Amino acid sequence: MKIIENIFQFLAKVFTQPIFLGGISISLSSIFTILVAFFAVVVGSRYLSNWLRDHLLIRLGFQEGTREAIATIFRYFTITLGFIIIPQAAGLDLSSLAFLAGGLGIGIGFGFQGLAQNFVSGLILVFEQPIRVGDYIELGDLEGTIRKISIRSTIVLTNDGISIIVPNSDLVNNRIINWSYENMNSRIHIPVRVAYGSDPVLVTEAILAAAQKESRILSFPPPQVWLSSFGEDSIKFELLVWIDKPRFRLPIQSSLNFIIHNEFYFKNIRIPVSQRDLWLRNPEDLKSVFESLNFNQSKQNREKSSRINLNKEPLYSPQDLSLRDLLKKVVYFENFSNLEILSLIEKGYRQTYYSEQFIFHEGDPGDAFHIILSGSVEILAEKANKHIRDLYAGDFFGELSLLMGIRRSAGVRAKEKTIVFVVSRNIFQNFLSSYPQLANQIASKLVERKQEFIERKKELGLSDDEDLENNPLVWIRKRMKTLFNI
Ligand SMILES: Nc1ncnc2c1ncn2[C@@H]1O[C@@H]2COP(=O)(O)O[C@H]2[C@H]1O
Repeated sequence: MKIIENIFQFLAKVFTQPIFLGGISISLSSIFTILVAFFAVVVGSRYLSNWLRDHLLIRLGFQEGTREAIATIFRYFTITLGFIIIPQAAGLDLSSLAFLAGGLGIGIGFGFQGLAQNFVSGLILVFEQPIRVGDYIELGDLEGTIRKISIRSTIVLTNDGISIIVPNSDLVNNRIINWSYENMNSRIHIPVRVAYGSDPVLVTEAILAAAQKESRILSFPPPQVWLSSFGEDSIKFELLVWIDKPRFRLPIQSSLNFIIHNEFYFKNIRIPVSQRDLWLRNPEDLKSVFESLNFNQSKQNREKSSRINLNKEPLYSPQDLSLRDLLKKVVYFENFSNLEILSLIEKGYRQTYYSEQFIFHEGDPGDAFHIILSGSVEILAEKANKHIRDLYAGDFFGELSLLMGIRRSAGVRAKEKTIVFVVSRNIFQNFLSSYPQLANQIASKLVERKQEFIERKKELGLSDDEDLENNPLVWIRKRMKTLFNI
């Protein structure tokens, strides 16, 4: 019993006995308490900052990047505070450690210069926020999404799913392209080259048709085509499209290139190969050489094979007519110049429907305006099971829901193979102000349909309005003004 008592007494003495360290006295038990307190502060601040980031700040409506930044600042702040307060609370007089800190400081200065630089850069990243968690960035040849910003380094997840750890100083000292700085929307340029002799309007149409087929590009702002320059052996175009997922920039570009290639194939637009003119100084001398090689014979063969190539039918049959030719058949656009047609083509796209296929149903939300380029459609009051009328090439439909802000007043079904030019809702306003002649035509067509509006006023959700009955043109103009400011 005595022995155990002695051991306890000895341990108590060892733990409470002050040790003198560089001018300060401290016991083992104090060191132990301080270490436990440090540990508790580190773990507690990590737990609290995670809770802040994943719960409280989400509830307060902060964005992912800001949440991450606030949580990081909170964590480092609480840890620093803990490291200052705990030793003092344990009765340690740190002023006597100043000389030690000075010495250490010099050591750190030399040994951890890079670390210190990254640490300061980390603070800059957290406070200034040139990049945030979730942003899509480009740094030299590194491209990816920011996953985590720590005080020393930042983790970037590449499109190949590889996490790259980038020292923070690289992100502060180098030029970064942040694709999602203010918003995710960005415009990408896709260069396209075609052979000299190609019709620029047809090329523009083909490129825009390709853009319409890629669902990941935004319909507004609409895609644009620039004729950027006349190159050595090609005319250079650029397709400009807006996307909202910069991460998919390259796959979208690749998909567009595929579709453009396909469109060119259908429309017999040639992508050029490099061409060189060869000047022979002594053609006469060479003639005999070529003759001896049976040049004429092989020339004939070549011409034959090139004829075959040129006349080769594409795998799929091309569309009957170009969009330009179809639009020029529409009364409002028949006197348009090539340039005007080009800007018209930029505002919409061609869509083909087959016999009996519904273009939309009564009650659908109104999302686009349609002009019939070829074929015919029937307008159906589906709920009343009534055939209203047939419309033909040059006619338009789908204006009512856009102008009135109501759902589709009737269903529209193709009666045969029908090609329509579609102008989406958000471009319709710009479309009407660009083509006042068409806007007038729409207004007068609406007047023709006046009786039907009055009859179906309730069904269409229109309020009682004297103008509608007495002066429909005034009413429609007013309506266009309120909805579209035209
Ligand atoms: N009486 C009608 N005559 C011709 N077209 C009509 C008539 N009623 C509705 N439409 C068209 O059918 C379309 C159905 O969709 P919207 O209501 O957008 O626009 C409508 C008009 O373009």
